[in-house]
Formats: sequence, C-alpha cells, structure tokens
Amino acid sequence: MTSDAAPTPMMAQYIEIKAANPDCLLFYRMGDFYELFFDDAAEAARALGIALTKRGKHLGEDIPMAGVPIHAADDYLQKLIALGHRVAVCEQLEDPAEAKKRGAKSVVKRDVVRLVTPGTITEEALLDPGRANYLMTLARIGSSDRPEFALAWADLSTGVFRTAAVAAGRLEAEIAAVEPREIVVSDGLFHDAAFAGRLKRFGRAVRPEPQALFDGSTAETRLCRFFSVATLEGFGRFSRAELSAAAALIAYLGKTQIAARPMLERPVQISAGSVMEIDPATRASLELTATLSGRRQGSLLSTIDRTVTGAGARLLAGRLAAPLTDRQAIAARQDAVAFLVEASDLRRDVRKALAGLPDGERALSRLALGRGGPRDLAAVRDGLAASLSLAGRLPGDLPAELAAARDALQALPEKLAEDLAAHLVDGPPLYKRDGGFVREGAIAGLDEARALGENSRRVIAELEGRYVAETGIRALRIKYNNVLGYFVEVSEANARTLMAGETAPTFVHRQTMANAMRFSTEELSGLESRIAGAASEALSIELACFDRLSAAVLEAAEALRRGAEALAVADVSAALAEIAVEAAWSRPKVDDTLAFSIEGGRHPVVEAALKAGSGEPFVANDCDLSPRNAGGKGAIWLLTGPNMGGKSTFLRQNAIIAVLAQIGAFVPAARAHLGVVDRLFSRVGASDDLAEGRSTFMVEMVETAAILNQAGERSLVILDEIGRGTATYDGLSIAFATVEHLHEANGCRALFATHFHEMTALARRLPRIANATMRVKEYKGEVIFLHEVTDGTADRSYGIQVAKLAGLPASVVKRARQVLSELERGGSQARRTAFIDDLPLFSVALERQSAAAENPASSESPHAALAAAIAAIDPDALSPKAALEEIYRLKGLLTAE
Ligand SMILES: Nc1ncnc2c1ncn2[C@@H]1O[C@H](COP(=O)(O)OP(=O)(O)OP(=O)(O)O)[C@@H](O)[C@H]1O
Repeated sequence: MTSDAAPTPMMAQYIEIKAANPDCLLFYRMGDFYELFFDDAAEAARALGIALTKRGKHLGEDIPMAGVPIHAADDYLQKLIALGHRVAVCEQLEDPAEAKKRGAKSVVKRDVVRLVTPGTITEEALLDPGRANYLMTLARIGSSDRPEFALAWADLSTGVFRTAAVAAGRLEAEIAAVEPREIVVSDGLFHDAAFAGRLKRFGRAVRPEPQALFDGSTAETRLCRFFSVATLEGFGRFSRAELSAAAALIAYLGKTQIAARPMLERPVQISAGSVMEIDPATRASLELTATLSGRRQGSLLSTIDRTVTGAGARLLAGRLAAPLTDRQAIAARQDAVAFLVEASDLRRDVRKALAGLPDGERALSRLALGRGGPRDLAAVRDGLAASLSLAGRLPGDLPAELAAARDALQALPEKLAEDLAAHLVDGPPLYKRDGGFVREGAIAGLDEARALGENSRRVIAELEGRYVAETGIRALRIKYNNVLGYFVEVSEANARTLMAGETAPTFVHRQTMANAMRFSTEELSGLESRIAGAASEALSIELACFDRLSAAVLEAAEALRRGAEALAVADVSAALAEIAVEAAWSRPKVDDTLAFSIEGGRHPVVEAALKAGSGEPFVANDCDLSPRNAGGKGAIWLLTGPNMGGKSTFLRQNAIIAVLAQIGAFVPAARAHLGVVDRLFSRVGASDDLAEGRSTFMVEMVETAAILNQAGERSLVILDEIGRGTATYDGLSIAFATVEHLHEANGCRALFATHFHEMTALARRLPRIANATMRVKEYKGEVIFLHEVTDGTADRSYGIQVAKLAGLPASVVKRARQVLSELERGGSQARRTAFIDDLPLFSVALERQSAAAENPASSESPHAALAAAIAAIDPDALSPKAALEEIYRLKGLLTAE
C-alpha cells in the first residue's frame, strides 16, 4: 500500500507539472482522456457539467478527478476559454510500452506542449469564423512623465501581425478598434496604480506577464531570430516601444506554443493618421460592430455583411474598424466595388465560386503549428482549386485591387493543387490518427495493405463458418474487442463442448461472461496479428503521406497566404457591390476638401429593421455641412424636433455614411460628396459607466470634454442632446457654450441635436450655423412623425404626445398638459411656482379616482365620454321632451367626470 505521505510516481509527476503551471487548468493526458485533478477537477466539473470522481489518495485525502475524452476536448476547451480559463495541455511524450521497458513502476514521460489562452487559439471549433482572434501586447517605455506606448497584435490563426506606436491619450481607442481577445502587459504596468484604471474596461482580457518579455535591449535581436533575418530594416522603421511590444508578442507565443513555431507574417506598421480615428464611445454609439447591448446582430457590420467566406467577413470587419484617410487608397477600393456593381454576372460567379469554401487561411496556420489534420489539407486543396479556376475566369482588364488579387491567384502552385487532389479523399476525417484520408489508387503500397486488412476480415468470416461446422455450435461467433482482440464466443451451455477439448482446433478459455464464454485459438491469434500488421502498415503509409503533403503546403505557404488574402479581397469587393445593388447605394465622391453633402441619405440598420418589421419605408434625408464659401470651414447644423422624430437616426446615419465612404464602400444615399474625415466623434444616446463610478451626466461631460479638446477642422462631430442630464438652465448653458466652442475653436463639421429651442437663435449670430428640424404633422390632437429633415426650427417638442403614446397614465398626461400650458404662458418665476403649488397632489389623486370610474374604452380623455355622447345626438330626430332628457343625461356625464 502506498503510504499517505508519498504520492505515487504518476501523482508526483502530475504535481510537478502542475506546479510549473499554477495559473492554468492542467489537462493531463492519460490514454484517451485528459484528466484534471484536485481543485482543477472541481473547477472543470463545475464549469463543464462533467462528473467529479476520485482516484487514489494524497496526504490521506481522496484525490478529486474529472476527465474529458480527447475526441471531445475541443468542445470542452471552448467552454473553458469562453469562461476566462487558461488551459495547459500536457501530453504523453512516449509510448506507454517504452515506459514499461524502464521498469514496471516507471511513469510515461509527459510534459506541457501548449498553453491554450483566448488570444492563441487556432482550432476551428474554438474560433468565430467571421472574426479575427487577436493577441495584443502593450509596451510602455521611457520615463513616467514622458512615457512612450506601442501596441503589437497578431492573429495566430491567420498569421496577421501589426504594430503601432500610440499616443498616450489614444491607447484605449486603439485597443478598442482592434478588439483583441487577450492583452498582455508587463507586471509593472499591470500593477501601476496610476495606469491600471485605463485597462479596466478590457476586464479579464488583460494578462500580466514578467517584464523580461518586454525587455527593450534584446527586442530587436529576438525579432531578427524569429524571422531569420539579420536586420529589421527591410520591415520598416519601428520605434523602441514598438520593438518591445512586438518582441513581447513573439516571446508570449513561445511561452504558450512551446515547441511549435507559428507562421506569422512580418510585422506591418500602422502609421498614425492613416486611418480615421474613432474613440471607443463613438464606436459603441454608432454600433459599428456590436450593438450597445453587446450583440453582433443588429450592428452595422451584421446588417451590411454580404461576404460568403470567413476570411471575407474578417476583412470586412477589419476595414469597418479602421476606415482609411487616404483618398487614393479609398478610391482604389471603390473602383473594385464599382466594377463588380456593373459586372453583375462576374459578381455572381465570384460569389458562387467562394461560397462554402473552407477557411484556407486558418487551415494553413494550423498546419504550420503542427496541429493540422486531413481536413486542413482538404481546405487548402479546395481553396486552391477554387482560386485557380477563379483566376482563369477573371477578365484581363480589371481595377488595380482586383488585378492584384487575380495575379496572386494566378501565382498559386498548380502542381500542389494536383498533388492534393490526387491523394486526399473528397471529405476526409478531422484527425489523421485513424487514417482513412488517402484516396484509393493513390499509393500502391497503401492499397495492398488495405486489401490485406479487408482480405483478413473475409478470412475471419470463413473461419467462423468452419468453426461452426466443426463444433456443430450454430450460435458460435467470432468477435473483437480492445482487451481480448479476436475471440470465439459461445453460450455457457455450448461452452462445455469446447472445454471438453475434443474439438480441433484447441479452444483456450479466456473469459467467462454472464451468459457467454470466450475462447481463443492459435489460428485466430495468427490472423489477428496479420490484420493488425496490415492496419498499422496502412496507417503509417497514410501518416507519411500526410507529412509529405503538409510539408509541400508549407513550402508554398507564402503564395497560399497571398492567394487566401486575394480571395478575401474578392469576397469583400463583391459583397459590397452586392449590398450596393440590393439596397440602392451609390458611389460617394471622396476628396480632400471639407465638403459634407449627402442627398437622400439613409440609416442602413434602421431601414433594414423597418423593412423587416412594419414594412414602412425609410424617409431619406439630405445633410449639407459643406463650407459656405471657398476655403471656408464646414458648417454646423442645429437640429431640433420632437422626441421620436428621428433625430438620433439622422445623426447616426451621417456618421455611418462617412465611415462607409472611407472604407471604400458605396453609401446608402442618392448622392454623397465627402471631404475625408480624420476623426469621428459621436455622442449619441445615454450611457453610464457605473463600474467606473460615473453617472450618465458625468460620462456625457467627459466625452464632450474629449471632443472639444480634440476635434479639428477635418473632424466630424455628432452630438445628441448635450446637457439634458442636468437642471434645464445648466444644461442649456453648457449646450450653448459647446456649440459656440465647436464653431469658434474647433471649426469642425458638426451635427447637434437639441431640445433647447432657445439655441436656434445662435444661427443668427454665428455664420456657419444653420437650423434644421424634423417635420411633424398634428392631426386631431395626435402627432404624426414625418421623419423629414427641413430647414428651420421646431416650435415644440411634443414630449407629452410621445409620453402618451408610450402609455403614461391619462391623469399624468393631463396634468403634464396643464403644467406645460401654464409654463408656456410665461410670467414671472414667482407666478409659475405659485401655479405649481396651486395644483396640489390631491388633484392627481382625484384624477386617478375619476379615471378608474370611467368606462375603460373612453378612459383616454376625461372629456371623451361627453364628447362621444354629444356627437351621437341627432338634433333633428329629437322631440322637445327627448332633448330635455338628453340635456339632463349630458349634465350627469359632466358631474361623473
Ligand atoms: N428617416 C426615417 N424614416 C422612417 N422612420 C424613421 C426615420 N428616422 C427614424 N425613424 C423611426 O423613428 C424611431 C425613432 O427615431 P429616433 O430614435 O432617431 O428619434 P429621436 O428624435 O432621436 O428620439 P428621442 O429624442 O426620443 O431620442 C426609429 O426607431 C425609427 O423607427
């Protein structure tokens, strides 16, 4: 018996490996299972809903254990990663038979081969096909009063690698734009009290690692070594902070991927100013890639995404997150979209060729990491075939972006395509370990081994027939299991005949079951080893074929990756052309002026929602913030109008049109002319940040401050109801001063929606301010929203009508009307206050009583019953007596009110 104090050799091994990976759940490989022990087991059992069992004892206590079968490990990993866990995968590094040779008690060699973290996953099952999976590092160097920051980010599943030097004030914005799954920072930064608050919004994605990863003095050498180059000069000129971030990223990959070397492209530097700056609040309020409630469904991206491949969806998401500022680059993308808008047959062809293609980019990365399977080879094969056939169909005269894509497709290795097609079966299995993925007829030796295997099976069937004949036991069967191998099974009653030893061949008893007995024979054992030999021969031929094909794929990796990128570009261009045709979008003119002129603009998401819902048409609206005179600055529109009139929609749609224009897409407008926007600020919709301890009003003021401090002449600013979250006069004053500042100091193009009608007076005083309003019609006391933007100002807010529509109790609506009309009548403050005091609370109580007494059908308005009764009277039909009775009845109704 094992003493309590000394763990078994296997447990000792487990404890040692676990100690080296304290912050991970340890998946400890035992045969066909990954086992978890102790606290890990309890945690995994809770998180995954799997059984918690026990195995042996440690220090006198039962050892809790939970296990997941390896074939289902991906599903379990996905759940654990989604819950924020990290998993260390510990494999058996030798055959258990090897270990046995060292002695009966020796333990199989095991070690961690990989740490699975949110930012380093590559498995198809763990990844979102339409979304990049970025790992990011954040480096800070320099003195604390003048720190320099940089970010590096990479998608291990596709090989994309980027760096950017970032101004301190823009860190959160740049991180939010990339939406990384994991952000690695140095311990020092993580625990820096002055800095930690800035990372809070990224929650559990932030991961501290030792400072050594970020060591600036060795960064360049480490990068050179990884990319096998003597100098980084050919890659670009990186800042010291960028080098530190990039080298830390490589180091973290080394730490998590251990021996496997990921295939990363050389780092591409994103220079400041090359993309439209959009801060996190703006990104959120415009719901570019996720709605305010965090869902993808209902975001701009999900509404406009017509891509048909995962790589296309990722490219579109990436473009939407980073609109360009260079008008030539924008025009190049527009040319590709415009071409495919016109060439509708080609567009259909491209989309058809791409639809349903597996994710070649990600398959390639898995193969490079040594984690690929036959399906990954098949993905490369199918991508290659589709690419080559597409390349053949693309016409000679193409816009530059598509021509470059065609060139990349044409450069793909045809021989590799043929090789893969000749060797792989059409739909191969996920894992190579079971074989069955090499096509029949591809390798002579494999066909032979397989035939031998199949042949042996036939021989077994014949043998069974012979044994039945020889023993006279009709129910005799030859069966197979993993423990005994092949065996003869007969019922207990029949077993006696075999045990008597009178039959030839000799049946050797192996096992007694409840109703059956099992035997082996010499012949059967011989056959079994032949079958096993044939199977292992076949498998080793298949595995060698896999290795050869993988190596051939990796040899062509660079061309394959360019080909995959080209397919993504073709997919995105065709998808943007598709939505342009489907939703009647037009090509915007984008230049370096300060123009902002949109005719018939629409909000794509609201329009789609209306179409899917009530079927009501979306009302298109114009917007013109262009300078009034040559060389002048852009204009500011003050937008007034009723609640629910469509102000927020109008504000957002103009910002969205600017974003779409600068990603090189067509836009939902009849016509648009935009001077490049370098920074977009949008403050639309209320939000609070209770986690940060900020009220709605505080958040609004912080964001407004950022806009007033940062917006320049080229910026576009969208502000909705600034100042509404405080006392009226404070709010009005802040709104006033904000607009004046935007006009005088920032000089930007801006849309400012407000309920403070007093502000419209500013248009008389400030030359670049114009008033616009949302039209409404009043009909029989009801307000009808026309959603039309026109010149001028709103005369009122119709807040009470909207409140009534929303179902506020009739008594409250009536009381609100009384207060409003009294307030609108003006007069001194003292008089107003007196009026409010004059209508004390008991009047509300009275209203409630009478409302309850009323017929529910007529409860909307207290006069409604009376009005209905009068309307029902036909004077000509009344006798004098009946008229008198009517008058009594009407008076009765009045007193009931
Ligand atoms: N141009 C339009 N055409 C058709 N329907 C529209 C249009 N604009 C807005 N709507 C509809 O009106 C609803 C309210 O719009 P929106 O939220 O923009 O109003 P708002 O004026 O900002 O209201 P509030 O001041 O209460 O925030 C939208 O959800 C949409 O259904």
